[in-house]
Amino acid sequence: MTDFHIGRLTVIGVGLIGGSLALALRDAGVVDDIVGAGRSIENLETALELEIVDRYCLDPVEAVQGADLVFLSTPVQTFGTLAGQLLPAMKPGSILTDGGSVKGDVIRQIEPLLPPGIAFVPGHPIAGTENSGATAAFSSLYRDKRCILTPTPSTPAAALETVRRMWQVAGSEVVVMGVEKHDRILAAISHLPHMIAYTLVNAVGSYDRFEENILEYSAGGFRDFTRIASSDPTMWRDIALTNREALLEMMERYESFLAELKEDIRSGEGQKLYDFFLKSKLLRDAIL
Ligand SMILES: NC(=O)C1=CN([C@@H]2O[C@H](COP(=O)(O)OP(=O)(O)OC[C@H]3O[C@@H](n4cnc5c(N)ncnc54)[C@H](O)[C@@H]3O)[C@@H](O)[C@H]2O)C=CC1
Ligand SMILES: O=C(O)C(=O)Cc1ccc(O)cc1
Repeated sequence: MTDFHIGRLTVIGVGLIGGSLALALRDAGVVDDIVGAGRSIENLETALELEIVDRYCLDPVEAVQGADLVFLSTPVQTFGTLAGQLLPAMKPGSILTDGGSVKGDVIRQIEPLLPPGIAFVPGHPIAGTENSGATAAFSSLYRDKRCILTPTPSTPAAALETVRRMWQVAGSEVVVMGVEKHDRILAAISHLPHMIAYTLVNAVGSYDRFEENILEYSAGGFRDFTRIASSDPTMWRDIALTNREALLEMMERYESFLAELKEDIRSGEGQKLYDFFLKSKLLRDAIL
């Protein structure tokens, strides 16, 4: 049993992230009423059929009426426009929170728009898959995962506590950290790998020396490594552009490692190659 309870939850963007939160909270029995909003009627109809939401509205302003907590889970570049519409319609004392993959830019989009009496708690569940839309949502997505909250000086302590409890009820360990640290860590461990996966698939997929699609020959290694290249292009365009500075810095770091690797291969530095591969193996084995 938990003392945590939400009257009405509104989810803006009922896809993998918003839909999975709705399902997790519904399964935990801590929410009375879930309203969905978005721009695709087809997706919202699916969300209704899958009992992710109790009802939906196409108009986000209508969707937030009477909500105690509003969760934004659309691609991050839409947040400013949506918040500009939603915030004036939210009820006093309610909370806006989000699941966007970038935090600095999102805070810069939303905080200047906050009316008095509405709290904003920036958040990011470190959980996901390469699939999108309501059909991709599942209630256990957040179980035994982490969720990072990046409060700012204007985040009320009580609202931070409510959102912390919400993610705990969904099964996650909540970590609170500064915005800058969040964006740099995520650039390294999530945004860079996605850029590398997209680059690898395009580099190999456009190789046309032979008159056939050589990707058809790919086996486990290529497929494991590039699973995330099947992720939603709109979402990743928005992440790349809104975490640009930290991402470019990590891409440069990666380029310098790749350049050194090329040089060691070119000059036949077997011991250096071995040491490099071994160091990588030990680092990766240690996270499993
Ligand atoms: N996919 C993942 O693994 C993770 C994604 N995130 C973040 O969560 C957010 C949502 O991602 P997903 O759930 O994967 O995406 P999704 O594509 O599954 O769901 C997003 C939903 O938002 C709707 N939408 C798009 N633009 C809209 C607009 N302007 N107005 C209203 N609705 C709109 C779409 O119709 C869709 O149903 C993104 O900000 C992403 O950065 C965070 C952690 C993991
Ligand atoms: O599919 C995967 O393995 C992911 O990396 C999912 C993911 C995507 C974006 C995030 O901000 C957090 C997690």
